[in-house]
Formats: sequence, C-alpha cells, structure tokens
Amino acid sequence: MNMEKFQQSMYELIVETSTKLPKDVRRAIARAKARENAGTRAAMALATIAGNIKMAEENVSPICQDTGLPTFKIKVPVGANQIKMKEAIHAAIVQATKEGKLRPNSVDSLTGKNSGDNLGVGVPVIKFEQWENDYIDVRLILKGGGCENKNIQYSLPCELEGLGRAGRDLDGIRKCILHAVYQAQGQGCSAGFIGVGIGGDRASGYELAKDQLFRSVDDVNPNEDLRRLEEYIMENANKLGIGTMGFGGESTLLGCKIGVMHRIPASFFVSVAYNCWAFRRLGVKIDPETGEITEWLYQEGEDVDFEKELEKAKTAATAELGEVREIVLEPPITEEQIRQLKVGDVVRINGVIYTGRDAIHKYLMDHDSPVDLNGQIIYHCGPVMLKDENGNWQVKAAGPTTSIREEPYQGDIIKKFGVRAVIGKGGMGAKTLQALKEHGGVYLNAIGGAAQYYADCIKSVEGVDLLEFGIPEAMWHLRVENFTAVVTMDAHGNSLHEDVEKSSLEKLAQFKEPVFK
Ligand SMILES: O=C(O)C[C@H](O)C(=O)O
Ligand code: SF4
Repeated sequence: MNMEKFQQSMYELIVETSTKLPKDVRRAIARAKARENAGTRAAMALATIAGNIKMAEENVSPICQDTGLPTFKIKVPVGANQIKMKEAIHAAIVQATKEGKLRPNSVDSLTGKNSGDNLGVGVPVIKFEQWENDYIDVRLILKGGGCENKNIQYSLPCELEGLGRAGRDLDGIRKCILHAVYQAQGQGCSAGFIGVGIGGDRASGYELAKDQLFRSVDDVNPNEDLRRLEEYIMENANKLGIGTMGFGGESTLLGCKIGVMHRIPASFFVSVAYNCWAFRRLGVKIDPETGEITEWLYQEGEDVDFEKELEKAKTAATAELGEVREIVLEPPITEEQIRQLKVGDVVRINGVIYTGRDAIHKYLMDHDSPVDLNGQIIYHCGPVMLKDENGNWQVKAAGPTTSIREEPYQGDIIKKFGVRAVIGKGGMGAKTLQALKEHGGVYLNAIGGAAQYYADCIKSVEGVDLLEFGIPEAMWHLRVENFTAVVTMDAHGNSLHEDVEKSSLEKLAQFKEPVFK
C-alpha cells in the first residue's frame, strides 16, 4: 500500500471527525431541538450547540476543544502491513495536532507532562482485526474526557438508588441503563448517546459498550430482545427531565445501542459508554493498494444544515430564553454585584478571564496565584491554541470543561484568592455552594462543547502563566466580549444542579416496577 497516501487519508479522516458532526448525529440533535420547549435554558443550549456545529464546519476547527483520546478500529485484509499503517496514523495525528485540528491531549500519567503532539504510551488507541473483505475499513472516534468520565459499569445483581434491586436478567439490565443516564446528569454534556455492553469481563464489557458507538444512530438491533430494550430506553430515559446540559428539559438521551456477549458464571457486567452530544465518530473505506479513501461512511440519509442557528448563535442564542434578566459583568467584580445575581439570570462578560482547571486548581492550593484573582473570574477550560506567524497565540477552540472535578478545591480557592465567579459546565457540589454563599460568588454554566462559539467571544490572548502544565492546563488570560453563561449556582444557596438531580431521582423511581418479565 502507498503509505504516504494512507497517511493523507488518515489525516483527512481525523480532520473531518474533529470538525464535522456526522449526518445521523446532526439529525438526532435537530430532533432534540424540535422537541425542546421554546424559551427554556435547554432550548438556548441546543441553539448554541447547533450554531457551534455550523461554525466548526465553516472554520474547519474542532467542534469541541476536547478532541479526546483518538481511538481507531481497523479491519484489514490478510497481508496488510499493520506496523507501517500504525506509523502513518501516528504521523497523521501529529500533523493534525500541529494544525490545531486536535488538542494535544496525551499526558504522562505520572509526571503530568503533556507530550504536545498527541502521541504517548498507548495513545492513540489503534486496534486491528483481520477480515475476509478485500478493502480496509477504518473507524475513528474522538470521545472527550468529560463524557468518558461518566461511563459506568454495573455488576449484577445490585441495588440501585431509586430503582431498588436489579437482577441478572433483562429487567435488571433495563434498570442499570436508566441509572447510567441518571448518574451522568448534565456533566457529560447531555443530551448524550450511550453504548451498552452486556457480559464479558470488566475490560471486554467496556470494549463492547464503546464498539456500540460505531453503530449508526438510526440502525435497528438485529437481536429482538435488545431492539425492544433500546426502544424502551429511548421512550423513557427522556422522562428523567435532566435535559441538555443538565438544565432540565425534554432531551436527555439521543441514542441507545446495546450489544451482548457471553460471560462467566461468577460475573454479570453491564457496561455503559456515555458519549456527549459532540458524538464525533466517522469511518472510511481504503483501497489496500493505493491507500486512498474509496468511500466515506455514516453518509446515509438527509443532512441538517443548522445555517439559521449560526446567525442566532452569533447574535444571541439567549434570545431563545424569552423573558430573563441579562446582566453585564466586567471584572474585577464586587461582592455586591455578585449578591444581586440569582439562579436563572444570564450573564454577559466583557473583560479578561483566566482559565484554570485540574492542574491549576491543585497548584493553587499550596502556591500563590501568578495573577491577582481578587474579584476575578476563573474559567474551567482547556483551549486549543496555536501560535500565528507573528508568534501570537490564537484561540482555535475554547469550550468549558466539567467543573465537578474541581469540587475538592473550588471552595478553598474562592476563599483564598477572592475569586468572584467560576465558569464551567455540569455544575458543582455542596462545598462550593457553601463557599459561594459565604464569600459572595456565583457559578456560571457555559454550554459544554460549544468551543467555536466561545472562541468567537475571545478577542485576544493577553498572556499565559504555568504553560509548563501544557496548553490545555495552563492559565490563559483571555479578553472576552459578550461571553454568555447562565447563573446556575448563586450566593443565596440556590443550585439548579441540586434541583435537577433531586427531581430526576424522583422521576427515576417511577421505573422501579419490572417491565421485562
Ligand atoms: O477536557 C475538556 O476540555 C473537556 C472535557 O471533555 C470535559 O467534558 O470535561
Ligand atoms: S466538553 Fe462536553 S462536548 Fe466536549 S468532549 Fe467534554 S463532554 Fe464532550
């Protein structure tokens, strides 16, 4: 095979997967938009998401800044040179990272050092399988860390909150799947898609679950029991009312694909791979002689353009919100300004905000901050950044990361540095809510995955500190205009996330009685 051509084909697959959502996923998101109640936060979130999808396609830039751990599943005819193919894929990954189509995501687990080129021990994941066909089939999934963190594995029998006992049968599996959607809340950027693996051991069960994500959203399970179960889940999971971003609403789950394999007598695992709305997976057929793409996969059915949402997202997706208070904030912010805000308000930020996520929060616990954060805003974000020809940093993608990971630190950092607002997604817990009340702060929920939408709000990069943590983990000083987010935790002890978690648990309990006997 012409390896140079194959490398080019892999580069095209990587870029297309990162920047252009496949048709079946776009159709699912369009259905969610049509189903959502107008004037709600979820409707605003979906309008922003749709506009972002269009922006990413137009900019040929990452839909979400987290381009995940690239995972390739490749079927090859006998005789294909897998060693050379792996080298070509690595070269394509490095090229796509250099061009800002992928975020450098490969981090040494012991030193925390980011390799900078997306290569590392075991990264990317490349799995080969031989088959009888005379062509090569390459599938790629870019599954970000926030939704990967919401994967979950159950060992039956077990007791599930709200649902009671789950036994080693189809009804027990039903309960596990509903619970998997409930426990994700909005943290994995709902509305999501789930792959489920029944059986196997802990490793092969999760592998089977993730493999289900390569099925088309619109396909029909050939196993009748599983088809019925998929249909049941799609009819009922959305009754949990978690909604897009966990804001509450009609669309929580956009797809459920279930696979089954044998198990050993002692084990009965139900593994769930939770994928966010930014469901980036694509595939190509490759000519084993020329290395060229002969066909793009996942092209079935009509396309959805989101052209009109692009205009809305650029002006004010919040127009979807109907009657809400919109408050402009310009850091440094006073305690008095903060204490006037309440859950549900929309905030537009103009001025400089500072990114800080996993490494920075850990660092700030026992170090001073490189900038004075008093009255300032921390943005839980790990952007995709490139240096332009003049050596200036350009933001290529900059959506929020899951905030709950900073729960062990956030309250202490608000107190220690006088931080007035935290922007992220998925919400935070009781400790942070208490600190917001005590010290006068708010949590602002941005729209997870809307990386192009927020990059568009960033007018300049004014500086960077702690770059030794790597591009995604550094403290970027970003000058923003009209950076819009929703107050979902305020200084009066209110938390939308607490309310949605409580109401969805009550709704979950309605599914306790057996359905599949
Ligand atoms: O790592 C990120 O930028 C986001 C992550 O995928 C998350 O959802 O928390
Ligand atoms: S930020 Fe949200 S959309 Fe992006 S990878 Fe994480 S879970 Fe997915």
